Amino acid sequence: MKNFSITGTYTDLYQLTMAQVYYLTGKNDQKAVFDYFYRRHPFDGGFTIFAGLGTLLEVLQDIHFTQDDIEYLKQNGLNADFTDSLKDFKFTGTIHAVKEGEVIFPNEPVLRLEGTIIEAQIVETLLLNILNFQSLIATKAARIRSVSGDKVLSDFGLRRAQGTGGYYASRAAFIGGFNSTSNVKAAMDFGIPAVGTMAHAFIQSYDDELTAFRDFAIHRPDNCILLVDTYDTLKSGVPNAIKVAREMKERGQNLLAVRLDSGDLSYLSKKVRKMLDDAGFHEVKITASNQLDEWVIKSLEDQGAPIDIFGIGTSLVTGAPDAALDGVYKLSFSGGKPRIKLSENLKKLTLPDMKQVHRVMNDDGNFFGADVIIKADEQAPDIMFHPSEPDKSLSLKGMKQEALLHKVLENGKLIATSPSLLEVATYCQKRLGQLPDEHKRFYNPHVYKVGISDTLLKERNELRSQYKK
Ligand SMILES: Nc1ncnc2c1ncn2[C@@H]1O[C@H](COP(=O)(O)OP(=O)(O)OP(=O)(O)O)[C@@H](O)[C@H]1O
Ligand SMILES: O=P(O)(O)OC[C@H]1O[C@H](OP(=O)(O)OP(=O)(O)O)[C@H](O)[C@@H]1O
Ligand SMILES: O=C(O)c1cccnc1
Repeated sequence: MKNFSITGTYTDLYQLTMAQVYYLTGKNDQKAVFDYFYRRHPFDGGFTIFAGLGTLLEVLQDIHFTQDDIEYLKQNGLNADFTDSLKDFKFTGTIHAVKEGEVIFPNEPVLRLEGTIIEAQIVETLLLNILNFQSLIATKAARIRSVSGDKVLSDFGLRRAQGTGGYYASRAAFIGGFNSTSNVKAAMDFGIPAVGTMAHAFIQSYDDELTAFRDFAIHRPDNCILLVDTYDTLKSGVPNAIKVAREMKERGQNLLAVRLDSGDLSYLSKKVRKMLDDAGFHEVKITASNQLDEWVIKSLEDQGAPIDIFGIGTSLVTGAPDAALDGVYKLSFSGGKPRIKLSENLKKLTLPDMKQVHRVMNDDGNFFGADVIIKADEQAPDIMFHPSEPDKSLSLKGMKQEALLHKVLENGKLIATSPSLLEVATYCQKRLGQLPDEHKRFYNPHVYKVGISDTLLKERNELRSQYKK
């Protein structure tokens, strides 16, 4: 088995068989435009976080077919002239996207890719794979952050992630508001603070808990966190941790925290806080883990549990209980013409042509609660229409509108340095702060309106009638 890396074969076969036909029928240079959007918020929530753009742009700048890829495709029946042409394959397209970390809503194009039909088709799968997954996890992370105030959130998920997806889950979790990760490779590659406590195995491997704590404290005096629930949290774990904290103090060191990993985390954290405070260790923090998610953390916060640091694994990195974000990539323009995909279901009718998205803003700088999809060359409209119930409209007269799609890649090249992951994460929290609370609640969040301009509505309806004939 070779070390896994993304090359041109990181795609679905049908992209290549379609590309082969474009190639053999002389459509090499035909231009196409695709939109990336999704249809439903994950977790029955009221918002989604756009994540993965930085990863996507890096991959697109490097995408190529190796000699092995080309041989494999040839041996599997693809045309030799076409596969040979892939030797020179590079992504040369142009991308407009919302900023990474942006708060986004269903059915609005949050990325527009312009390129040759061949390259646009070949990169579809990897684009969806990257954006859907990271956006799902960043959204989960943002939900967890939203109930955690300014408490420390650490990603502990790699061991439970769907394979190597855990690597990108850690990146996305940081975007959504996590502070750190136990995943060393992600920490190293993405510049996320790496953190860690200790496992039960470490304590079990000793004949007694106290010696295990002592050895750990001697060799890891900075950031020392002791796991206190292996035998008996209140009778053994915490008293031993306090002994070690005293010994550390004598050496001029500080125990950073204890970790609870089972039992009633509210009851135990209150007892532990009192024991630490009574011993004079007000600064020693309490970490908690064990199948945490936004619901459990919200409940622990409501119970007033004095937990300072939450370690979250499975539910974060798998996006539980939702397995995937339903993001799609739809053709909107090709061969010099706007294109449409019809559907019996008006909601699934695609929007043709090159588009832009405007966010309507309140004077106080917060989101008004509506985005309008317009044609790329259109001015800010005065009115928007419901895309599938066109008798519903909303006046936008005199309201501030902010264009969300910005050019990030031109002819395959970055047009500016990408923001750092910290800048993306900061942007995400800023935008969530501008989103009114009613869209952030977990139960029946208020629906954010996404409308279309009159011009776009007319173009879509004309095209629809044409194709229906
Ligand atoms: N006070 C609390 N309020 C709400 N949820 C809690 C509270 N304390 C713990 N939980 C959550 O309840 C679940 C407890 O799971 P479980 O019954 O497996 O407990 P456990 O302590 O891990 O059991 P075990 O002793 O088998 O390890 C976890 O998801 C945990 O995060
Ligand atoms: O949110 P979660 O999915 O619960 O992820 C974190 C869990 O992973 C570890 O358990 P594990 O039993 O794997 O190892 P341990 O022996 O260190 O507890 C850790 O102790 C947490 O309980
Ligand atoms: O550092 C920890 O405590 C840790 C890391 C990964 C999973 N569970 C716990």
